[in-house]
Amino acid sequence: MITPEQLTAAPKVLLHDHLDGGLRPATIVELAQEIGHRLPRTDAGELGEWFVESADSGSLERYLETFDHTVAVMQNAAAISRVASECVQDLAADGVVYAEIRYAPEQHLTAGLSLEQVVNAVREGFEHGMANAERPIVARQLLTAMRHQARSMEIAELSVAYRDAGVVGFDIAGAEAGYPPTRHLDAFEYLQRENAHFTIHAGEAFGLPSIWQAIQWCGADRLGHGVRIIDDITENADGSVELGRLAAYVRDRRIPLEMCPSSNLQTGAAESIADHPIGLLTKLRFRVTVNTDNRLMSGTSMTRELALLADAFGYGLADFRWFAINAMKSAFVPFDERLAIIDGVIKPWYAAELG
Ligand SMILES: O=c1[nH]cnc2c1ncn2[C@H]1C[C@H](O)[C@@H](CO)O1
Ligand SMILES: [Zn+2]
Repeated sequence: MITPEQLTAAPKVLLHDHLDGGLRPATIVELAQEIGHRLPRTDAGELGEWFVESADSGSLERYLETFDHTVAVMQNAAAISRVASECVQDLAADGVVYAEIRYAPEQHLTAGLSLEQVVNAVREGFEHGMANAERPIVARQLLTAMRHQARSMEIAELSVAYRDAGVVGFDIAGAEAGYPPTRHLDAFEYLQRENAHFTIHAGEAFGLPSIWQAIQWCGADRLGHGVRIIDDITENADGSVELGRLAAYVRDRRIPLEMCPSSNLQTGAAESIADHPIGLLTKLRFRVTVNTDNRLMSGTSMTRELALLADAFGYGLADFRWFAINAMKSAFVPFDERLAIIDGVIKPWYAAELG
C-alpha cells in the first residue's frame, strides 16, 4: 500500500496545467478586492467550492465560463507574477519536479499590458516561485492561443521569440466544437518551420476528426486530453482489442496523451474515473501522462489525480514511475534536461522506494 506521504513525495511530472485554472481562492479574493472585481463569493473557502460546483457542469462551454473570474484578476504584472509564483510553489509542495504551465497571453491585455509584458510577468513569477519553493522544481511556460479567436499566428511568433526565455511551446485551447485545429494551420506550419514544439487540445469535447487533424494536418507533438482516441479502439467480447488506423498511429508514433481525469468528469468527456479511457490506454501502453488541467476548477492536485487512479485501477508506485517517465520523455525542454531529471531525480527516488 502506498501511504499518502509517499504519494506526495513521489516525483511527479506535469505537462498540462493552466495558470488561470490554478489560482489559490484566497489570492483571487485579495486580487479582486484590489481592482474592484465582483466575485460570486467573497469567502475564500466558499469561492473554492463555487469554482468546483460551477465547473461541474457536464459541458466544456459552461466549464470555461468560470475562467472569467480568474482571468479578470490577472490583468496587471504584479498580480500575474504573484499567481505564477504561487502556482510553482504549490506544485513543488505537491511533489511536482517538472511542470509546463500554460495560459493565453491574449486574455491578459484588458488593463493595458502588452503580450510581451504578460510573458515577462509570468517569467518573473516562475523564477520567484522556483527560488522560493520548498522542493526543487523546474517550471516552464506554454503559450496558448484561444481557438475561437484569430491571434494564433501572433502567439506562435511570441512563443518562438521567448523560446530561450522560459517558453518551451505553444498550444490552442477553448471550446473545441466548431473550432477545428486546422483553423490555425498557418500558425502550426510556422512553428514547424521554426523547429518549435506544440500541443493541441483535441479529442476532449469533440471526437476523432479533431485528433486526426491535430496530428495529420497540424503536426502536433502531443495531444491535450486526446481521450476520444478510445472511439478508434474496439474491445471484442473475447477480451481482444483492435486498434483503428488512427489509434494505431498514435500508439506507434508514441504520441503523448496529456490525460486529465477529473477535468474530463466535469466536462462530460468521461463518466467516472473507473470508466475513464486512461485505464485501457495505459493497459495498451499508449504514451499516457497524468495531469491536473485546472486545479482550482477540479479541486485537485497531481497527488489527488494519482490517488483517484490508484483507487480505480489498483495502480502502484511502478505505474506512477511509468507515468512520470512517460511525461518527462514527452516534455518540451531539450533532451539533456529531460534526461537529467529522469536519471537524477525520478529514477533514484523510485529505486530507493521500490528496492
Ligand atoms: O480543458 C480545457 N479545454 C479547453 N480549454 C481549456 C481547458 N482548460 C482551460 N481551458 C481554457 C480556459 C483558459 O482561460 C485558457 C487558457 O489557459 O484555456
Ligand atoms: Zn486544458
